[in-house]
Amino acid sequence: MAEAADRNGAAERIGYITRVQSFSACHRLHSIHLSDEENKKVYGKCNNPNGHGHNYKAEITVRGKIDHVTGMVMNLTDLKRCIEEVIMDPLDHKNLDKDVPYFASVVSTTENLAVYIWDNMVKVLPPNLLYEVKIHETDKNIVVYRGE
Ligand SMILES: Nc1nc2c(c(=O)[nH]1)N=C([C@H](O)[C@H](O)COP(=O)(O)OP(=O)(O)OP(=O)(O)O)CN2
Ligand SMILES: [Zn+2]
Repeated sequence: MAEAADRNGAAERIGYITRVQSFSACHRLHSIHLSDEENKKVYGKCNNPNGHGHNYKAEITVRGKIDHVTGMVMNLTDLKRCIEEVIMDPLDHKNLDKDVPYFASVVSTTENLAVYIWDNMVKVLPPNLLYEVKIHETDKNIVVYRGE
């Protein structure tokens, strides 16, 4: 297999590293673009005005060159700090619809939550490193967003 070489002639290896973070939040599925009746029809029980909660699990994956000197794609301790800033501070133990301004006009589906996390992770990570945001809403419902 052909491998690119770095400036010292060493083979360039690409690695993927993931940090997992759990957080809890409540929400209600409700679109401002739909009538109350349409909202009920589309979202069913998830449109209940009292809302409901999830113990979400986010998996943040970065992809990049394994640095010949440090042996790392990036320091996982730095990734942990980024996750604190982007996920834990604004989202943990929050009402997504009421406490997070982004979701005042964007319905708080797990797809949109993944996009929100992606858009904010790219602002704090080194350029071109973020590969994937995966959110487990429940054990059975999982969403992946790769910035497309
Ligand atoms: N495409 C999406 N569909 C749904 C989303 C979503 O984010 N994207 N979210 C929900 C609700 O938030 C809901 O909490 C999930 O409901 P449900 O599937 O009923 O949840 P469970 O998997 O826990 O239910 P089981 O009864 O255990 O199957 C709905 N749809
Ligand atoms: Zn839900």
